[in-house]
Amino acid sequence: MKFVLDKKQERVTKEKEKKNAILKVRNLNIYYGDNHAVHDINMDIEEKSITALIGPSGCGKSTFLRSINRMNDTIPIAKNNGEILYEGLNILEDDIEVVALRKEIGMVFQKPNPFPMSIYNNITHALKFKGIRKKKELNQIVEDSLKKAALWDEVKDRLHESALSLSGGQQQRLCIARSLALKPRILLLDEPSSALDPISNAKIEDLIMELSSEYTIIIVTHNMQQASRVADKTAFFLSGDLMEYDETSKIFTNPSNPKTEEYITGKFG
Ligand SMILES: Nc1ncnc2c1ncn2[C@@H]1O[C@H](COP(=O)(O)OP(=O)(O)OP(=O)(O)O)[C@@H](O)[C@H]1O
Repeated sequence: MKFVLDKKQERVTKEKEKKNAILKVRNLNIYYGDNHAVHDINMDIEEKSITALIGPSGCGKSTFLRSINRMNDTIPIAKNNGEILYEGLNILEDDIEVVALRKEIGMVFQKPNPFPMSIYNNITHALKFKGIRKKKELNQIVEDSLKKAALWDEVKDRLHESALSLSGGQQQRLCIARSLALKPRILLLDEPSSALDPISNAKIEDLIMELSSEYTIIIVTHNMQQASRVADKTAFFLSGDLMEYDETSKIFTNPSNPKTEEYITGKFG
């Protein structure tokens, strides 16, 4: 079975520039009460790369993704042990400042969730809490973030209209712009385009590839064509285990684990 690995060629140059591991996951276990949802994960995530997390429903992809910016803290029964080293610092430690962490490690969810306010205010909302109040500076950040999220041209003349007047795909790019305004280093994307039409999906994929020159991106996706098109590395999860983690081309053309092969060829899912 073959997936079209288009756009891979353009990425070869970038591959050569690959940096160090920005995240090192060590013996990570996550539990919801008695349910041991994620089992002893060990993996390194390279800086400025795209990592796809794939696997059947309920295998722990989102649980793992959410642990990277401590979103599981909001679930009282969720507990974990092990380490997620972000540039050497274990972000699972109790004394980590979670709000600051989430600025550096931003997250975008499956369903676009813009605030019910103007496009402009969606971007500036969190910046005001950071003490950025000068109009000129805010304007510049709004423009830069929307440009990076490939949305500026579509909204520059309607910045003060409600974000809810945007299409689903535009709303999702606005949510990405909102994260970018906080100058994150890592973006966690939980099925960011699965609720969108094919054209919006393609725009989000192009955007993800564009952003990976500057940001580290980890994306959960059920869409294997999407993983094969965008990701440098792919991690296959099954029942809470990390079964295989390798270069995306290897995972999709010559996986080492027979279970990976069965999954990507649609024998189960
Ligand atoms: N908030 C929660 N409370 C309790 N259990 C949860 C919670 N979220 C997930 N789980 C459990 O953790 C396990 C892993 O779920 P998770 O959502 O991480 O899988 P997933 O691979 O992301 O699935 P999907 O592809 O369907 O989103 C499942 O057994 C699930 O029931």
